[in-house]
Amino acid sequence: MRAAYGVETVRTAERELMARLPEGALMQRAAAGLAAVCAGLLGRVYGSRVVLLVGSGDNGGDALYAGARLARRGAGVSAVLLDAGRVHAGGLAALRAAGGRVAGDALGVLARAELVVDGITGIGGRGGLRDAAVPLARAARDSGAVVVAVDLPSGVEADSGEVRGECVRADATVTFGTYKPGLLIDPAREYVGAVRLVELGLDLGTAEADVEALQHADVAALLPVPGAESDKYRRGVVGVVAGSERYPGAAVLAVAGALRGGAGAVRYVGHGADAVIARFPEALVHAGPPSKAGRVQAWVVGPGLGEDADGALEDVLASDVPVLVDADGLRPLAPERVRGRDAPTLLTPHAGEAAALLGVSREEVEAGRLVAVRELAALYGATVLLKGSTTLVAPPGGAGFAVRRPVRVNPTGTPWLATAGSGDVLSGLAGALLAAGLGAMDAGSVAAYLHGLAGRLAAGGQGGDGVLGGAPVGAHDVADAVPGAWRGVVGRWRAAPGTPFGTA
Ligand SMILES: NC(=O)C1=CN([C@@H]2O[C@H](COP(=O)(O)OP(=O)(O)OC[C@H]3O[C@@H](n4cnc5c(N)ncnc54)[C@H](O)[C@@H]3O)[C@@H](O)[C@H]2O)[C@@H](O)CC1
Ligand SMILES: Nc1ncnc2c1ncn2[C@@H]1O[C@H](COP(=O)(O)OP(=O)(O)O)[C@@H](O)[C@H]1O
Ligand SMILES: [K+]
Repeated sequence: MRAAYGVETVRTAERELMARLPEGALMQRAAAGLAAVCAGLLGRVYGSRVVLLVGSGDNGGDALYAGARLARRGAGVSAVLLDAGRVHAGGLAALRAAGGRVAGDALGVLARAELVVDGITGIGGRGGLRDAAVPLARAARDSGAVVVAVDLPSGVEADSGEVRGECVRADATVTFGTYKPGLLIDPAREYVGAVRLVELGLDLGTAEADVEALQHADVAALLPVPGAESDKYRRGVVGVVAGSERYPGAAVLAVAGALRGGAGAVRYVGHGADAVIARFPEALVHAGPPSKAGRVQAWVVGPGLGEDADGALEDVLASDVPVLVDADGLRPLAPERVRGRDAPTLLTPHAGEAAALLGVSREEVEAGRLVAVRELAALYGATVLLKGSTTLVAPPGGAGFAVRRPVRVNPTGTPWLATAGSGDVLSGLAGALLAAGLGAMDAGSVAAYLHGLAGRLAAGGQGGDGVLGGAPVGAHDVADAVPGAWRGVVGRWRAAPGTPFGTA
């Protein structure tokens, strides 16, 4: 699990560590790590042209000490000081002693730079860049130089991933001690580039992370694997209430997600039965209502239901099993109805649906995704999965949930997933995991992880985010790629107990 901590937690841990170390030791650790990454990116340090953008705080200090290390290795290092009257004195002295200099013509040196170190603001920055810094950030971007952000790209909000104005766009970010939420969540994540963590030795042992991201090993440990005693009921039966005469395809895609997500059986209820059976003869179809369809271990309700979602929604919410509500099921959803349930509820809105539920604009949700998902989880007392780039999953909040548990951010995915119906596949997938017995947080975040990987696999290409060289996909391609994503996560073929070596 990759954990990210908010600014207050980081500052407390830094203070505790600094009290035990000689003065300045922590900044030297940070600067050494930063210089090493810069040297790696430059390839040849000797003779290279490096420009430091130096703000008035310790972030600028890191940049200056790292610049001094590069200057000692023969780089030509120029520092652009945002405020010559307020600069880290020790850092500036170290740079000068190593042969670095303060630039007179900021835009001139930036135009010739091979590498720019962004030390304008780190965790002390508030709001977008101030006016004086804006032309420098633009010049850095336009120079064609590699831009390395110190701790965070200056101008992003460390705690939330918001970008409230102009901001440095980095090719790489060297962050210190721990990840910060803003490095993992859009829109800020777009500005971060590749992230390298330099360990400082912070003790975050008892602190609660603000945000966490699953990794392959976490997902592999959570994926349900059938054993010798498994039967279709123990693996989990998912009920899917989706599709309508107008949108039968949503039914097919949600059922596809559920089957690929490992459901032992899928009970489908709705107007898309013919389409479902034509594509998936293994599905069990019922005319409804859902409560008469037979026992299920979890319900998925909403994709493509159209206008007449209310009756089926109420029927499903009255059940005593986990319920995932998506799409058209979200529209008529009253917070009290969800808060009154004993079994878990997982809501999966996209930004537009989340905005409608919160009574704000879509833009507001997209600009402040972390705040929005926490607010929804508090309003409904439910687990909420907010779709989009960097999908977030928040644990239930509000009254009765005193402990603030971390929000999960999905690290997989690709913008190629922004295609009609891919959310329906996600619903089915998460529903299957709920039916298999995963809690709502795990079901939502594991489903988002597999769905994102499946999107990348389906799109192909070489880019880490599946965009570079990838190609458009349809939602059914994403569903078909889920087994490949699953195998990729589990990593290796697991022999059934008692299987002789050499047989498969
Ligand atoms: N505290 C520690 O022990 C360590 C801190 N380190 C570095 O110190 C940084 C934090 O340093 P500070 O607390 O001094 O804060 P910063 O250096 O991040 O920023 C504070 C300064 O930036 C200015 N500023 C704030 N918002 C701005 C904006 N929107 N546009 C332009 N300027 C703005 C403020 O006037 C202030 O002078 C970390 O991000 C990290 O880089 C590292 O050296 C590791 C150790
Ligand atoms: N820019 C993006 N980057 C990554 N994933 C995205 C992006 N936009 C949308 N997605 C993903 O694509 C899926 C779209 O779901 P949704 O909006 O519900 O569409 P639909 O209702 O057509 O199925 C979600 O899983 C979402 O996280
Ligand atoms: K910075």
